[in-house]
Formats: sequence, structure tokens, C-alpha cells
Amino acid sequence: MSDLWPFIRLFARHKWPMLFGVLLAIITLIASIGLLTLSGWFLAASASAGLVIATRGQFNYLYPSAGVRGFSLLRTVARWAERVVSHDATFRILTLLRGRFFEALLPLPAKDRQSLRSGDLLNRMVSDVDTLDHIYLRLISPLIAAVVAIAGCVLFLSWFDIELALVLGAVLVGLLLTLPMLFYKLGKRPGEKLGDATQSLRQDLNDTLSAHTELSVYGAMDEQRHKVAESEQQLLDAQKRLNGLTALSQFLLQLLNGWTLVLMLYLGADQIGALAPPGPLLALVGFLTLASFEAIIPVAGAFQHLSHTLSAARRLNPILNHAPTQTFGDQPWTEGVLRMEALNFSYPGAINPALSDCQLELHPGEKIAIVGKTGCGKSTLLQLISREWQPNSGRITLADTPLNTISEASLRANLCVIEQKVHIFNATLADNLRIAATGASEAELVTVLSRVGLDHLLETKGLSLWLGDGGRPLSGGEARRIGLARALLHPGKWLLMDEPTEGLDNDTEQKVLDELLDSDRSVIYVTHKQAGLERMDRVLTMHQGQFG
Ligand SMILES: Nc1ncnc2c1ncn2[C@@H]1O[C@H](COP(=O)(O)OP(=O)(O)OP(=O)(O)O)[C@@H](O)[C@H]1O
Repeated sequence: MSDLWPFIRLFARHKWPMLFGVLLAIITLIASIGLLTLSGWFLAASASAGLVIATRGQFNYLYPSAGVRGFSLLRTVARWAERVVSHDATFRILTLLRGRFFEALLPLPAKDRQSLRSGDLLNRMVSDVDTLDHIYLRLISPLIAAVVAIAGCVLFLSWFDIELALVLGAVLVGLLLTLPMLFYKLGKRPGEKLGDATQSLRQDLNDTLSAHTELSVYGAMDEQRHKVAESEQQLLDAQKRLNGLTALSQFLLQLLNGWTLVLMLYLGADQIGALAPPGPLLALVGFLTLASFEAIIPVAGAFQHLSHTLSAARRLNPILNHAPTQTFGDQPWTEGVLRMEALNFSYPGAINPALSDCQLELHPGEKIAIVGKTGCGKSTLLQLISREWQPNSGRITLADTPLNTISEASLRANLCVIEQKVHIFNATLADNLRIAATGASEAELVTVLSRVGLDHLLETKGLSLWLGDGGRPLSGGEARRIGLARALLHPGKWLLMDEPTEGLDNDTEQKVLDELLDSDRSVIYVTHKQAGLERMDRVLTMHQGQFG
């Protein structure tokens, strides 16, 4: 249960709408129980008054019938208001949770992000966050409402007969303490399986869609379909088990309700309080007993889903409570020598180090190229400078200031990185470019597109052309040139380029290199090609994580 505390503390930010929702849930429940109890007693009392000639004229029909109408109106209005208020509170909670999840996810270092697959993340963000609305809607609210309603029933009945009230109270409290536990235990396995199966199905579907071409080309589609069908079957099995439990809980509660009714009628049959025989009061006791179970039914159902909610909380907590392992300082960026000394770095779980005892010095305005066999550690070095990863040992300094003491904003503003793989956002052409320079004018964007040879993209819809999913697909070379256009827009004086011209024809390659290198920027250029090397101040060869 401790897994739920962080969320309950988070919910406290919206405590007033939540408390109002609980208050309305209590009013709805009391109105419901009151309606059934009063109308049951009213029917029985009217019938018995009608049978006895002496009392026929004295029986007051007006007050009870007004009470029945009052309760029924109150129940309808309170239920409507409770739905509006509690759903509004739930949406506020979900908004808060999604925001917190994003806030926690974005600064997560590469080491932790790498262990999360995209389908898994999507599942946590959508399905697990949604599941957590159960904490308020299905757990907190019905539980508080049940406790208050049971106390109300016992108090009300004790006005007529204390013994009967205590018996009803004991039965209801006993059931409130045992049934949720029982259904929590029964729902534990299928609830956990439901969470796991939803996650694997999402992951498998994600793989199927993103690797559709590879799966078709290598004839592996049938196998993948089989995998998806298996995950789906596991999800259906878990849902079936949980639905079976819902049916069982309803059956059990109806049965227990019936038995409690028989017990209460048996105990009150001869006398209720001082009234013997009890007459219509027995109907009141009977209907109150029947109605009081309305307080228990939602709680038993909720605990059956508790393990599903708990497993969602367990999946979200590591991200929400992650203490940042990659910290930034508050020093400004100062122009000076970028120096790497005795750098050692291994990826988590890797047997061989990616960099070992690596040294490098780069002076402001200097342009160096790094070449070397694939896998020798070139990209890793760039990622340590851009602080995607943290070295295991050694130092990176800029003007003798350790790089990790420089503020993130200052680092990002001064360091421009062209990654090997350019991500195209599902957004307009302008938005895709402006991530490098938010304030860039339309004229600047148009100019930069022409500098990288992408002016043809402006032909149909100009800068509002939609790219990414559902938009205009880009060829590999075009996507790469979007990355280069971003680098040209970025104001950073230091440029880290990881194979920026891979996949470009010779003319375009020469043109974009001219654009990127004809400046006073300091450059580290990682490449497997000859193009542009003649313009470098130094060409360094890397071999197994070292220069030499
Ligand atoms: N995210 C990662 N997790 C684990 N190991 C990694 C990761 N990225 C790279 N490696 C491993 O670290 C080593 C260095 O990789 P790196 O990408 O730096 O090489 P590279 O010289 O840039 O290669 P290429 O020229 O093919 O881009 C390789 O053995 C690689 O398999």
C-alpha cells in the first residue's frame, strides 16, 4: 500500500474538489438508503393502517410521502452532482499526474531512459496513469462514504432498538473488514497479469507497426502476429478472471444481504425496542438492512482491482521518484579550451569499455575531425561532451571549469549537436526547425532551407507543411538535411557533428559542409568519409576508445 502514498500526497493538491465529491457520494448513499427504508416502511405502515379501521383516518400519509419524494429528488440531484464533481476532480488528478510524469521523465539520464522501451513508456503514461484514478473514484471515496453510511444506519436503527442496531453494525463492519481483503487477495494475480498483459500487447503492437517493413521483407510477420495474438489472449484471460470475480462478489454480496435480512427479521420479529409486536417497524428494519448493503458493494468491487492499481503505481513510482543522477551546476559557459583528461566510460552491462583513458584538447575556433573503425567510441565521446552520459572517471573541463558545473541552459545554448539519427517531429516544417531557435523568423527559416537544398519542401504549403506521422514523409537524406538546417539556426558556438552527411550525394554533402564549416565555430566532426577532412585543423584517429 505504501506504493500509493506518493499519489495520495499528490492528490492533496486538489483536496477541496475531492472532499466535495466525497461529501456528495455520502449524501447520495444516505439518500438511497433513506429512500428504500422509508418507502418500504411507508408501504407497510399504510397497508397496516388501512387494515385497521380505527387507525385509518389518523395515519399521516403526507409526511412520509413527502419524505419519499424528497429522498428520491435528493438522490438524483446528489448523484448527478457527485458524478460532475468527482469526475472533474479525477480529470484534475490525471492532468496533475501526466504533468508530473513528463516533468520526471524529461530529465531522466540516458542510462535510465535506455532501459525503458517506447511501448512500455506509452503504457505507463496512458494506461497506468489512467488506472490511478481508481485510488480516488473506487477506493477513497466509496470507503469513506461506506463508513459514514454504516455509522448513520447504526445510529438511526439504535433509535428504535439498540441490540438490532449493534447486530447490523457488527455484520456491516465485519463485511467491510473482510470482503475487501478477500477480493484483494482473489484479484491480486489477475490484476497484476492484466497490467503486464496490457503492457506486452502495447509493446508488441508498437513493434509490429514500427518494424512492419522488416517483418514483411524477412517473412517474419506470421510469427509476430502469433506473438500479438498470444499477448492479446493473456489480456483477455486476465479480464475474464476479473469479470468472473466481479460476478462472484456480486453473488456473494446478494447472498450475504439475504442472510443478514433473514437474521434481522428473525431478531426483530417479536419485538423492536418496546414495540411488541413490531408491526410496520419490522419492514423498516428489513428494508434498511437491504439498503445498507449499497454501502458495501462498491468497496468490495474496488479492492478486487486494487492489485491492478498497485502494480500501475509500482511501474510509475521509479520514474516519478527518480533522483537525478545527472546534475548540472549553475556556472555560465565561458569560452576557453575544452579539455578531456583520462576519460573512462563503459555502458551499463557492457563487458568492454567504450572509452579508456581518452585525452583530447580543443581550442576555441579549432576544427577537428575524428575518424576510426565503427564501434571505436566516437559517438560516445560526443555524448559525454553533450552530457547525455556521465564518464565513469576522468575529467571534462571548459576553460578549467568542470563541464558538470555549467548550467544546463547555458550548455544547451552554446553547444549545438547534430546526432546520427535526426528525429522528425509530428509537427509543421516551421516547428521542426524552430526547436533549434525558437525565435527564428519565417524569412530566416526559408533562407536556411535553401542553404541546405530543401527549398522544394516549401512548394505546396510553405512552412506550414506537416511532417512526421500523417504528414509528408521525408527521405533519409531530407531528414538529415533538416538536422543540418537546425544546426545552422542554432546559435551555439561549438558544433558537435556525428556523421552529418551520411546518405547525402557528393554535391549536397560538399554544399552543407561548406555551410557548416565556413564559420568561426569550434567543431568536432565525426565521420567515416573523406569529404571535408581537408578543411580540418586536425584529423584524429580513434582506436578502441583512445586516440592514437
Ligand atoms: N547506448 C548504448 N548502450 C550500450 N552500448 C553502447 C551504446 N551505444 C554504443 N554502445 C557500444 O559502445 C561502443 C562504442 O560505440 P559508439 O557508438 O561510440 O561507436 P562509434 O565509433 O560512434 O561507431 P559508429 O562509427 O558505428 O557510429 C560500441 O561497442 C557500441 O556497441
